[in-house]
Amino acid sequence: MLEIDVRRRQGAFTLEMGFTAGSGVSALFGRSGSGKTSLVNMVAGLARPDRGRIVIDGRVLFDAAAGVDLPPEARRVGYVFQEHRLFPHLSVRQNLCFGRDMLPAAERTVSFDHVVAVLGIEPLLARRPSGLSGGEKQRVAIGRALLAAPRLLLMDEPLASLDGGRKNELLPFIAGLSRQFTIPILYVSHSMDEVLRLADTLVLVEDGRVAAIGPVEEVLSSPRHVGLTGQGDVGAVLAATLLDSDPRFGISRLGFAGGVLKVNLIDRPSGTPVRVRIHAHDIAIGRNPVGGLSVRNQLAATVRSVSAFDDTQVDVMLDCGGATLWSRITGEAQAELALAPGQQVTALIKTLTIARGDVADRPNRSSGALPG
Ligand SMILES: Nc1ncnc2c1ncn2[C@@H]1O[C@H](COP(=O)(O)OP(=O)(O)OP(=O)(O)O)[C@@H](O)[C@H]1O
Repeated sequence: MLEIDVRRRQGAFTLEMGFTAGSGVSALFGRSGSGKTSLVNMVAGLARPDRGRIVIDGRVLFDAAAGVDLPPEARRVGYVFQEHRLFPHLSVRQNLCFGRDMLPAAERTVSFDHVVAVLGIEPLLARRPSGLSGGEKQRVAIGRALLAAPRLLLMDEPLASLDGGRKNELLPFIAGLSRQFTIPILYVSHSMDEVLRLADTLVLVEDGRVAAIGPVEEVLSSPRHVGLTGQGDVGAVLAATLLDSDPRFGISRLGFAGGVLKVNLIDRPSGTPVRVRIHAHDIAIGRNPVGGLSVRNQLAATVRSVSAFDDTQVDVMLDCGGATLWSRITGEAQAELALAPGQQVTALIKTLTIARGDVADRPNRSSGALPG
């Protein structure tokens, strides 16, 4: 477990953050300049907090009051940067072994063959970094960090320099790392798509502070965080499981707390845990179920709250079997429906509005982060 409680002033910017991150992937998400890289640099030992403590699994890396400040190489923290930072004059094999060779033999606990197999880099071992693709270089950089047997892996936008195809190639590798090597990961990202696909816990960073922390579904479904996530509209993120698919109609059925949701076909096996994002402007509300309609999803729900988004639009929070949904309707619709908390309604969602990019594999781990 990573315990952070730090303060640092750099120029006009003050960072003050306290939180605890457990197993799995904790995503640090926030606007440019909000302090994400500064924080991971402090954990890595590359920047010094003015005060506070950083502790991993009970081992104190930094404690200003006690005068503890371990150098980076003694922290047992792996760091994967945006750029791979491989040594150009060394082969892939030599690069992989670089950090590992510095460890006492007893601490070389991560198997070379296992890392090479998981990352699929066996065919690259004899080559030099200059001949590798961007995605291959990043896989080698991740392998090098893992082989140094870190207690925590820091990843600062490791996919930022890659194009869409390479990102998709690497995401599944990263998604599996935390589980396969039982290492907690602190992952800095600008991309909500990455957060949905990788993170167990979301740490929203705003102006040097932790604005929210919790399971991804919870944090993203809260209207208070919409501006911070930069999504532009309210939306819910549901935890669901793929029930089955019907290729004839291009439809998959997802089971979630509120029932069954039909979405665009997902090319995954039945039983796959997924996350699905549903935008508020894609949900209509009926007072009653409606017959003779092309809309495939009609979900029984209870109105929890009704709040003005602006002068003309209204956000309605719905409870659907314990899952939260958001619907944005016009002020005119609200004037007619007069929705109020406690009211039973039907949420209508077109299957086609839930695009492939809105459904991501759900990391199948328990969330391990607690507010600090
Ligand atoms: N060495 C420094 N001296 C003074 N100010 C700094 C220094 N390093 C960073 N800053 C400032 O601290 C703030 C946080 O920077 P940081 O790089 O941590 O943000 P970030 O969230 O990682 O941004 P991005 O997503 O763009 O990488 C910014 O305002 C930045 O200008």
